Amino acid sequence: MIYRILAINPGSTSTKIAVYDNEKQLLVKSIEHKVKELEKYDTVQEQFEMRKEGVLKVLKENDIELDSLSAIVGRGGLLPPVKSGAYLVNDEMIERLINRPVLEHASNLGAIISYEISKNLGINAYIYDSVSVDELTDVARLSGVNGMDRECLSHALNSRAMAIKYAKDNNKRYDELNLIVAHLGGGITLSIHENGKMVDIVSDDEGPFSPDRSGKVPCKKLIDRCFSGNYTHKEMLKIIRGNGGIYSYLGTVDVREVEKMINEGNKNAKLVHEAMTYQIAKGIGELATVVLGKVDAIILTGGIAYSSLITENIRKRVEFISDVCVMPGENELEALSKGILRVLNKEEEASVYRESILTKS
Ligand SMILES: Nc1ncnc2c1ncn2[C@@H]1O[C@H](COP(=O)(O)OP(=O)(O)O)[C@@H](O)[C@H]1O
Ligand SMILES: CCCC(=O)OP(=O)(O)O
Repeated sequence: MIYRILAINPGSTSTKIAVYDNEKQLLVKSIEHKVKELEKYDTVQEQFEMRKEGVLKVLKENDIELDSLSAIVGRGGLLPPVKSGAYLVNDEMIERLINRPVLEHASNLGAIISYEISKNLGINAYIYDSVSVDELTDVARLSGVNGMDRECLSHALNSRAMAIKYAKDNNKRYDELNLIVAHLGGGITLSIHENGKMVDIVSDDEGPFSPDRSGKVPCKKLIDRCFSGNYTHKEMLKIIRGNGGIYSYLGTVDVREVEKMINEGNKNAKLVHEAMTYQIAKGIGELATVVLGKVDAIILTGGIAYSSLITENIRKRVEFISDVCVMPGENELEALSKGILRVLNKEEEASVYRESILTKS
């Protein structure tokens, strides 16, 4: 049986799509959205029509008939805590993503666009390994302030896909390994996968800074700035997410550009670059304690993992913990599609999204 699956991954500056016949990729395309174009919209939600039309146009240009699709899968957005794996998109999920997402993020449109296209075709729309996959242990959930639990928002899709791939490539099962995955992209999150469960993470506001995010910052100074009267809520959010990290020091989010500056003798660029790898290594060290140091491998993935300067700087600080495996880039479209193929082949079951039964275990 051949299933044709459309995968949709909306990101901050692009909407990536791919079409697969089972595991065979028929089409992959990144629809770029210029900053000027996106500036026309006040909210991510307002970009829905434009991004949906973009997806439909690419399908038409590539002669992919809509009624040839078996299922559609979108990158799962900023929902309340959910389980790993597939969820069927339903009205309840859409209502949450439109009106009350945990955070404004382009990925919130993944489910919304998928659902809209699927409704007219009479097929199912899914999300897979949402950003809000939460398998934290009870002890990992406390923050240090009563009533302010930690949130588990991470690059779960790529991180789990890489961990599962690492296990397969090494003839092991995912659930028999302890793996630390560092997703190194525009945002950086780290996760520890203990016997097939992502039991703890270092999120993008708890650990290393990244090209556009601040990571952990001194709380007292942050509070002072929030209440200085000089910044709105939106501006403060932008300081930690969008204009933080490398951008705040060097005015770019492109690590290749930073490395060019270093090669041209820019000492500040060298310091910032080194500080980021230092913080990533510290985060990895922190997660190793979760499994009492019994780590089978440390996986470095995401766009930044293409930089050997970055990966070697991290390696020298963490290889005392375990082997370091570099798996650059991200495979999110493939991970989405393969997940749903397993659902269609009845190897996995899709959960139904109900706010009243959202999981914490
Ligand atoms: N060959 C490379 N060397 C160094 N950095 C790279 C390379 N390729 C991509 N990057 C960096 O990876 C980051 C984007 O990573 P990516 O995983 O594509 O992130 P996202 O999907 O979050 O935008 C950017 O900072 C980019 O400069
Ligand atoms: C950490 C939540 C997911 C996220 O922020 O994704 P991007 O880095 O792709 O924006």
